[in-house]
Amino acid sequence: MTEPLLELRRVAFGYPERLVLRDLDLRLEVGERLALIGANGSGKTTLLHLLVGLKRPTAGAVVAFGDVRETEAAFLPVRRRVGLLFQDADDQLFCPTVIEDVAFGPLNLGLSPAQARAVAEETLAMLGLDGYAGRITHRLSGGEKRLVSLATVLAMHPEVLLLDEPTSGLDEATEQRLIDHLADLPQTMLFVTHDQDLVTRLATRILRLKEGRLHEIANPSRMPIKGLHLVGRGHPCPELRRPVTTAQIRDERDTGEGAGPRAASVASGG
Ligand SMILES: Nc1ncnc2c1ncn2[C@@H]1O[C@H](COP(=O)(O)OP(=O)(O)OP(=O)(O)O)[C@@H](O)[C@H]1O
Repeated sequence: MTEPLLELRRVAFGYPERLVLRDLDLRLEVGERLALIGANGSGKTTLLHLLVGLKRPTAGAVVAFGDVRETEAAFLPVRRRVGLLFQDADDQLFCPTVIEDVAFGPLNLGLSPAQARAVAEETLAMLGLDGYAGRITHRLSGGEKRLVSLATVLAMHPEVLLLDEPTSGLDEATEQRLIDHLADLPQTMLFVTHDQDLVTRLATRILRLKEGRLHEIANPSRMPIKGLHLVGRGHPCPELRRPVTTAQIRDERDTGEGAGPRAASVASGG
């Protein structure tokens, strides 16, 4: 087995009011696209923050690129190699204009202003955001902020992507384009999501965070997963696609059971 890029070893983490993660192990291997799912408040965002040192475990160890990391200084090189898309775009974007936000990372990596601008423009174009360079960041819509936030991460060309709900707030067409784009990226990634379509199309492995621990979800048939939203086109949902016959509806009405008003309106074309 190769050495994982990022690893949590028997990690525990608690806020003053509650223990969120307990005795948790995680290995993110090269080339994986790991989906992290779980109920609201189960600790997914907390786990991502531990991986880049924005929070420190109360027990256990965070290992990045082969080294145990404990101090702020030890995490600095990690943050150059690992891009984190925050759940809240307002945590990611802080410059007056889009181009300044997207060029900020490349500038920090030592590129000249002209080079950083070129990388930023290229990244915006890649995400279908041509013409956004001069836009005022805080006036963008929620979905636009999501995409610009992703541009700020991708412009740094990190080796690993940690994406906290990358498709939240996007319309269906934009969501599908984004998934297509993520599928083409070469980076190892760990993404937190409630989006079934994102998981189905992208994940090479699925972990559910529940009661502070990770549970591997085997999903060889790529069927809908409990707790995820069915959004987007092309999700595998045979139950919804199965035609409902008039006889079936009549039987169900007679017995008072069955598919309910929605199925009836589908069958009648209403
Ligand atoms: N700074 C904080 N202080 C106290 N409690 C916090 C803090 N941040 C998060 N929590 C709590 O820790 C728990 C885990 O939060 P976290 O944001 O990691 O969950 P999540 O799985 O990402 O949730 P969601 O799916 O809703 O985004 C929640 O109960 C949350 O209220």
